[in-house]
Parts: sequence; structure tokens; C-alpha cells
Amino acid sequence: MSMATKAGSMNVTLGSRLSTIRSRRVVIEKTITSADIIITDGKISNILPWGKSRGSQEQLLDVGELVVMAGIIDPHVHVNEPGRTAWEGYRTATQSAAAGGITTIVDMPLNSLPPTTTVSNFHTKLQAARGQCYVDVAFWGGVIPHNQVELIPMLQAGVAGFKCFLINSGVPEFPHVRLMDLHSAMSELQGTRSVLLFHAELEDTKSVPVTGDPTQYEMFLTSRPDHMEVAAVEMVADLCLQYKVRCHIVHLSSALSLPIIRKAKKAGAPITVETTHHYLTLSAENIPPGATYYKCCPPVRGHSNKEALWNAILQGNIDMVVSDHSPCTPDLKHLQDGDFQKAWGGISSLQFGLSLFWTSARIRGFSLPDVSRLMSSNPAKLCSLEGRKGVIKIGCDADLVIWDPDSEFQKLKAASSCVLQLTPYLGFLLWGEVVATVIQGTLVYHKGKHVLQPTGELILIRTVDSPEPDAPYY
Ligand SMILES: NC(=O)NC(NC(N)=O)C(=O)[O-]
Ligand SMILES: [Zn+2]
Ligand SMILES: [Zn+2]
Repeated sequence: MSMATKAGSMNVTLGSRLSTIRSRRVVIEKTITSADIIITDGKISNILPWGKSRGSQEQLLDVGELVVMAGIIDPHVHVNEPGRTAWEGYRTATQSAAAGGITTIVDMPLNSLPPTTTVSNFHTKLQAARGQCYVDVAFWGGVIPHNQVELIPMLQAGVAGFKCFLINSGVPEFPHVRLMDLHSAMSELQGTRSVLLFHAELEDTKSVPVTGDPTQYEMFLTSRPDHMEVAAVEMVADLCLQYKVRCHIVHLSSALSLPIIRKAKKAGAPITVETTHHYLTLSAENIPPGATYYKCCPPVRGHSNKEALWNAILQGNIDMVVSDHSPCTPDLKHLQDGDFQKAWGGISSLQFGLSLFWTSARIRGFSLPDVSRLMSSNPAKLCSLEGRKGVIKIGCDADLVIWDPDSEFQKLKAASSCVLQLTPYLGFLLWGEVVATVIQGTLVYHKGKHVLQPTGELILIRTVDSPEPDAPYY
């Protein structure tokens, strides 16, 4: 369903200044209401009943029945620039985000070279991002052994919080932490209101090495059993209760860890948890031999685990749904030999998150306000983006996503180079066959003007003051 047919009188030249956005379906917290969203100097200044705006008609964008809601915030994105830009850079990552209705991404501290583990490395990262962002970008700092002296300075420099690994991260320059490192990091962070994110898997020292055919997905899955996550989550929950520092479990893959998190929350631990689109969309039973583009850590597990994750979200036991967009160049995925043990662990889904989630959520009893809570407001709270001073967010002030949740399912079409350029096979082999809701447009705001980015072909509507044809907004 194209924007035009469903929208009202779109009598505004895209890329112009807007003072009102009118819709019959504006998602505001738990409600969906007909409203006029009033914009003053690029910020939402008021929300009036539908039709009540006194703004000029030329600056009115009436999107009819299309849904308008806060842009998606994805707090788990690996943008590997500088250093591994060929895996993913800011230009492609933020174009892909805009193509999928995501208006803020929070960039993980690893896979770029250098990793964001010192203030100086953070400044290198910021330098690399400037001038390439099509949506807003905030940044996580990294906790690794012996860098606790860098934590407060990184916080003061503007990172949104911190991330650490409890198991090999896959890149040598970001070593995982041991318990003693966590005690020093948590002591540093006590009282700062910051947050520490955990890749929660612990090496299984007791287990016998898994042998067998490395092209069989089952062998890889057996090598990373649920109890590696359960043991890690138990350790995080204990630390969280001990230090009362906000802790967040990233990419929860196993539902078996959920009772621990629920119990810790009840005991007063400031702990939250996310799961990802691939754990909610894919299941182990359907992963063919050698299909290493499905490899991620922790692994995609079985169908019944996937159903348990969906139930946990419905019951409010999982706080948010994110991408864990972790791309690499196709050669690193060992597509030729199909060796799951050797292949890079990471799945690219940034552009497709909202479509993937809504495609299943809409038939599982979720409402649009649920989507906004799970994919915008809760992630915003995680990263303290709701106005905490000091968190650096660069890019343009991207605000809203406009879409048609009732659109016929269509084959997901990679609109931006992020999925196509870097992982041509992976993007399509993994998601190309998925039919899902397509996002119509993302409203981004730049230098006094709103730009509606229709997705599909991701046409960047130039703002009148952008120097060259597809200049980045920032
Ligand atoms: N270095 C990575 O990007 N790792 C990521 N890889 C995955 N998830 O397979 C992650 O989030 O752990
Ligand atoms: Zn991880
Ligand atoms: Zn990750």
C-alpha cells in the first residue's frame, strides 16, 4: 500500500518546513488517537485534537489513516567504523535505520578499531561518525579488563552507558571480563545512574568439546547450551543486587534465564532484558546445514523456546526487542564451507526490525502502543535518552515513523546498501524470503526542515540547504 493511497492530502513538498503532522492514528503512550502534532523549531511542541491546528496549510502533512509514532530506537547496533568499515559504516547503518523507521541507534563499543574502551577512542569514534549520520546515533562505552579508570571519563564524555562480554567477544581487542573486573567496574559505576550491558554467556568449563560435522547447525547449537546463559544471568543478577547498578542483559536467547531475571527484579535489582528479532522470527529446526548466515551468539534456539520468548514479552518479562545488528563481510561467514564453528557470529537485521516484529506481533495480540513501548520508550529509558544531560547523540533530530500496520505483507526489500552492499547473500538468504509489513516513511528533521524518507527505494529527499544530492543530514 503506497503512502499516497492511504495518506490524506499530502499537500506538502517533501523536504520543506512542517508545522503540523495530522493523522487519524497517532500512538501516544497507551492510546491511539486522531491528532494534530504541532512542530515548532523542529521539536514537537504540542499535540492537539485532529483538525485543530492553526498552522499554515503549506506546512501541514496530513497522512490520513497512516500510523504516526515515535521513531524506533535500536540500542544494540554494531557499527564497525572506523577500522572495519567494510563490515558496516555509519552511512549505510544509518540509511538502513531510516529505511526501517528507526530514528536513533546506539552503537556498540566493539568491532570497530579502536573499540570504544577509552575516552580517546570514543573521540575517534565520534570523529568517524560525523558527517555520515542520516538518523541519530548515541554510543556505548566498553568495559574490558583493567579499563575501569576510563569509565567515569567516558561517561563525562557522553557515552550512554557501558557494555561488557562474559565470554569471548569474537574480536581480540575487546577481551571478555572476569568476576574481579566486574567488581571494579561496578564499584566505579555505583551512584552514577549509568547502566552496564552484558553479553551473558559463561564458558562451559565442565562440558566435553562438541565434535561432529561443523556444517550441521545442531552441532553449533549443542556447543552453546542454555545453561551457559543461565549461569551468566545468575552472576549478573547477583552483582546487580549487590551493587544496585543498573544492569541489562542483551540479546537474551534462552527463555530458561527468565525466572532468574523475574526473581531479581522482585528483589529490587535494577535489571532489564532484551531479546532480538532473529530469536523471535527464526527457529533452529528450520536452519539448513551450512547456512552460516544464521549463526549468532547466543544461538537461535528451537521453536518452543521462541514461543516461550513471545509469551514472556506478552507477560511483560522482557523489556524490549532490538536488532543486535552485527554484520560482517560475506567471506567471514564461510558460506563456501558452511562451517558454523569458523563463521562469524552475527546477523544483520537493522532495517527490518519493525517489519519483522510487527509481522508476528500483530497476530499474537500485541497493540501498536505495545510496539512503541518495546521498541521506542523502553530502549530510550535504557540509554537515558529521555533528556539525561550529557548523553551525546549526533545526527539529525529524527522524530517519527509513519507507516501502515495493516499493509499487505510484502517481501522485504532491502532499501539501503547496508543489507545489500555488505551482506548481499546474507540479507536476502536470511530475510529476503520473509514477507512482512513494509514501512512507508521515516520523518527526520534537519536544519529547520522535515524530510520524509519514503522507504523501499530509500530516496533521500534533499533539504534545500544540503550541498550535494545525497548529502548526509549531519
Ligand atoms: N562481536 C560481535 O558483534 N558480537 C555479536 N555477535 C553475535 N550476537 O553473534 C554479539 O552481540 O555478541
Ligand atoms: Zn553479544
Ligand atoms: Zn551485539
